[in-house]
Amino acid sequence: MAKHSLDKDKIKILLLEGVHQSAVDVFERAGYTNIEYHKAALSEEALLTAIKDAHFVGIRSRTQLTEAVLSHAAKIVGIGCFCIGTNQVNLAAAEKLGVPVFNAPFSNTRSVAELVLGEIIMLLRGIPQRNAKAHRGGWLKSATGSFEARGKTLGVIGYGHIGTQLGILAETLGMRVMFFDIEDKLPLGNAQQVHSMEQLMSLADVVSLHVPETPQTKEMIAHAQLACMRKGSILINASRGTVVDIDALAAALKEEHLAGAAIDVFPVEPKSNTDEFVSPLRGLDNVILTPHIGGSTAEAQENIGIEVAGKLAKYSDNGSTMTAVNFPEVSLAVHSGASRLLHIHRNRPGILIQINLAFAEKGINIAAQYLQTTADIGYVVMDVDSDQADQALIELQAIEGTIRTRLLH
Ligand SMILES: NC(=O)c1ccc[n+]([C@@H]2O[C@H](COP(=O)([O-])OP(=O)(O)OC[C@H]3O[C@@H](n4cnc5c(N)ncnc54)[C@H](O)[C@@H]3O)[C@@H](O)[C@H]2O)c1
Ligand SMILES: O=C(O)CC[C@@H](O)C(=O)O
Repeated sequence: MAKHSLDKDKIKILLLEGVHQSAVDVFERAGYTNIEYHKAALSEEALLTAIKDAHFVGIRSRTQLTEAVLSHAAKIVGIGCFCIGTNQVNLAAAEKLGVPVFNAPFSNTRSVAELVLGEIIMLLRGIPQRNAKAHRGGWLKSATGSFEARGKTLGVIGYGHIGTQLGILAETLGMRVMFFDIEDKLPLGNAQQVHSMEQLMSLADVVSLHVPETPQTKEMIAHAQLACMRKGSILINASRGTVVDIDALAAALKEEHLAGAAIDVFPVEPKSNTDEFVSPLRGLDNVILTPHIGGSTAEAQENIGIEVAGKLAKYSDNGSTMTAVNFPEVSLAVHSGASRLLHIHRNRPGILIQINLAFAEKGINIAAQYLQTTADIGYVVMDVDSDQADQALIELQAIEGTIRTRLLH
């Protein structure tokens, strides 16, 4: 009988940033009990220590898994981002190491869309400044600068999972929805695609940003773009802090070019709830500042925990990599009555032939074989007779270009 590569209770799962208990439950139900759980992000030094012997790491948006950090993770097998964004992980470095990265692309999208909808109504009514004044003992009973959402134009930049849901919700309030996206998108409801971002910004009463962090979206909203916005309009950013030039936004608000803003994400965010939040937007009463909680609802966090932990456990148990963001995607059946081997290699011609020749020479029977590649790496999964699994693993490890191999439970 073949030896397992590692007993489940030896597989260390490091969970950071208070991911939901549902994640722990999923791992435990799947037999993974060696879980190190932290309620907050770790300091860089503590992270390097904790990650050293971890096989799986689960993070949210605060933990930076840079190439340097990953180089300390000698045993790492898979990474779970318990959120949508994966920009906090060096995906290319993880891929080169043969480590798939998973996320939860949908679970918190409704939560973000609902928050933004609420902010649209609050900002159009000038509530943040009236609320702030009342807290200071003032009384601003006036209709000046207060508007209904009905009939106003919402401009959505990034018409993906969140942008589309927001558009539908806004239409139920009677708003007119326009969007800009680098891709041609099917407009939902009565939304209209506009092919210039600046044009969209000049037409909208409210502009809401829902793009990912990429080199192209870095400070895509700066002085010039803010100048295109209508006087008295509103900007909402619940995407990533790098998308907006925050000093330019502060200036546009102070000059009263914009009537208000709601900002959930910042170029620099505090590492923990006890660190000070520093921003040029502090003290501006017409700005709703929230601490990156667009997706932080009980429903979203529970679903994210189940989804991402489920993907990591599945990869560990049977090698499936469906929806991995940096890795060849393979959906695999359960391997009963056989042992499963995973082989991750640099993508070059002839690897599969080398494997099959090596196995043929040793008389190793392959019951099933799958291959999927990206430009840089290849992922081969093979089921073999269990009494030949140890030999098969030795053969795989000897293949030139091998990044890593695993023999599954
Ligand atoms: N504040 C929060 O708590 C929170 C929660 C969830 C997601 N987010 C952020 O929101 C982002 C969007 O989430 P989503 O689920 O809608 O993502 P998505 O991938 O479904 O949609 C993103 C859309 O942006 C478009 N896009 C990409 N680059 C663009 C560009 N340069 N200009 C215009 N459009 C561009 C894409 O084509 C796509 O349609 C995430 O990447 C994440 O960073 C924040
Ligand atoms: O939970 C988080 O830390 C990040 C949430 C959000 O920005 C996401 O990318 O899903």
